[in-house]
Amino acid sequence: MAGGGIVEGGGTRAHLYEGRTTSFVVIACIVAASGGLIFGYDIGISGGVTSMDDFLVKFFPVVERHKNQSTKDQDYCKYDNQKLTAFTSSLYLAGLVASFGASGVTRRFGRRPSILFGGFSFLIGAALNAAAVNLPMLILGRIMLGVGIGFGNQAVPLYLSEMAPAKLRGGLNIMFQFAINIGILAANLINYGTAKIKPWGWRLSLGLAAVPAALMFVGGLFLPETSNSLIERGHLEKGRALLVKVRGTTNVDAEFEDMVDASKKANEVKHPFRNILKKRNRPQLVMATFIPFFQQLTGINAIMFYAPVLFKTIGFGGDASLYSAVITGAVNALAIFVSIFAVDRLGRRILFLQAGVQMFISQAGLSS
Ligand SMILES: OC[C@H]1O[C@](O)(CO)[C@@H](O)[C@@H]1O
Repeated sequence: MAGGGIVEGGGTRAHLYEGRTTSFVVIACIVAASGGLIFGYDIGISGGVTSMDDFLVKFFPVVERHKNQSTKDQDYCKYDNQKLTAFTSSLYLAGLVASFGASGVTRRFGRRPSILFGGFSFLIGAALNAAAVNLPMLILGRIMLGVGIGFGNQAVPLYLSEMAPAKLRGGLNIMFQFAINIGILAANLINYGTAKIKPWGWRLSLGLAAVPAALMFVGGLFLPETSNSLIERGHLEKGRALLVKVRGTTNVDAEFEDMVDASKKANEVKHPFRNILKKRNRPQLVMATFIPFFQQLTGINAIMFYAPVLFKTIGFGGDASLYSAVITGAVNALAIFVSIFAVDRLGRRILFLQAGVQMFISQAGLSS
């Protein structure tokens, strides 16, 4: 993970921090929102597109034949096709590989280059997908989107945390997840509409990813680097001057000193990966790796990726499967409102435990 010059909730002098919500903070939120939107959109769009016959006829005729010939009892596995799976999962694989490179770029060159590169890669991916005439073009587009996700997901939440005034940091950070969920829902709704535009509705679905991508890229052009990143890379004066601008006050001493301290501490760690494996850092290591790991391992993305296909496989019609996916997306988007309002009142732990119990019960219910 890039960065290290940030002290969550503010540093030791947090009570002395001053500043208002300047236009920089607002633009940072817009870019963060577009980064989340496009991630969510790319997660939510492929399942619906895959369930459209026009799309299957063009790129996966074998699947289309199999699907339309299959009788009710042969419904199961009618989408079983490695190339089709490659179309969906190439995005996540590319994202995984890109995130390794993205962390180095974000740390060494700053958050802004990663945001710009991510936005650019998203734009290329969306264009390739919308214009695809063959499978390689389609998969290359998904790979470019995945690279965008690798860079965007690395840099955008970090950028948002560093730009946000300490008091708004928690709330603004949730904005990113909020935008992801809205992106998923938007994709489900758009698929529901474009499925009726024959035979090129799928091109519209895939091409509309360019809207948040352009917002992220153009927004990124107007964004400054973060003070934390400048300080971390030794540009103390520039970092201070920027903090004055971003916070809209000249009284930034307390926050600046905290950033310098945090960055010194971060730079003193010579072998971060060796260090994180030491026994005293075990709780942090376990939390930082296992929480997201198990959150992903619940299989949430199998639902998000394949919801329309799953519903179709169990016998729903084309329309019904697409609007069932809209319901899944809407529940997912509504749930984030609950966390936004509850997170500061009830605390992180309660929500975390409640979510675990709820998921356990649902999964036990589903499998029985
Ligand atoms: O809201 C669900 C979505 O949120 C994420 O877990 C990211 O935090 C995605 O992997 C998933 O699709």
